[in-house]
Amino acid sequence: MARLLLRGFDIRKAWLDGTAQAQLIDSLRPILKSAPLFRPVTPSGKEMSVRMTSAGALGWVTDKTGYRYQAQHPKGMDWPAIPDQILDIWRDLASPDRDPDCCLINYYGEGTRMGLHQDKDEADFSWPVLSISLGDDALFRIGNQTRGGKTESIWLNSGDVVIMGGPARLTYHGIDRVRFGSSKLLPKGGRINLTLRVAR
Ligand SMILES: O=C(O)CCC(=O)C(=O)O
Ligand SMILES: [Fe+2]
Repeated sequence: MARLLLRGFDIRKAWLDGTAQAQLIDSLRPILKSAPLFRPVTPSGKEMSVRMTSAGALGWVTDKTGYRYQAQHPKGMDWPAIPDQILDIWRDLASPDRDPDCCLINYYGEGTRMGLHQDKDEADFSWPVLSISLGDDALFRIGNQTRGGKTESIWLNSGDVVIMGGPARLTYHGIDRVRFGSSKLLPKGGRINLTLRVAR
C-alpha cells in the first residue's frame, strides 16, 4: 500500500484489497438498480461520456440549467443511502467527525474520459473529496489551482483511493482515458469511480 503525494493529492495505492473491492461492487448493485446510471449533459448542451448516479441525501447532477446538488435522481426518486462500507473508507481516511452527504458514482465505459475540472459545487471546501477507483485502469491528470499550466498524470488502478483536500481541494483534475478491459472486477468491463463529498 504505497502512499504518494502528487501536487497535494494524497494517493493511497491499493488501499482496498480484492475482497474489499468485490464487496463494494456488491454494495453498489442495488443502488444502480434503484437509481440507474444516466448520461449527464453539461450546461452548454454537451453529453458527458461517463454515465453517473449518486447515493446519499444529495446527488450531483448537470443538465441545461447547470451543475448542482439535488435531493432527487433526474427521474424523481430519492437517492439510495450510502453503504456503510463506503462510509467506513471516508471515516478512516477523511474524517470520523462528519460523514459525506453525497457519493457520486461515475461509470467509465469504453472510450470515456472526463475533462480537467474543479469540484466546486460544494458549500465548504474545508472538507476533502475522496475518490475510490474500481475496475479498469484510468489515467488521472492533475493540473493546477487555476486553468492551464503544466500537468502531471498517474495511472489509477482498482482499489486506489485519492484524497483531494487541503490546499489541493480546488486543483484541476480529470481522466484522460481508461484501459478498457484491464480489470476483471466488473463482469462487463469498465471503471467505476466513487467520489465522497460533503455537499452542504
Ligand atoms: O474518475 C475519477 O477518478 C475522478 C472523478 C472526478 O473527478 C469527479 O467525479 O469529479
Ligand atoms: Fe472531480
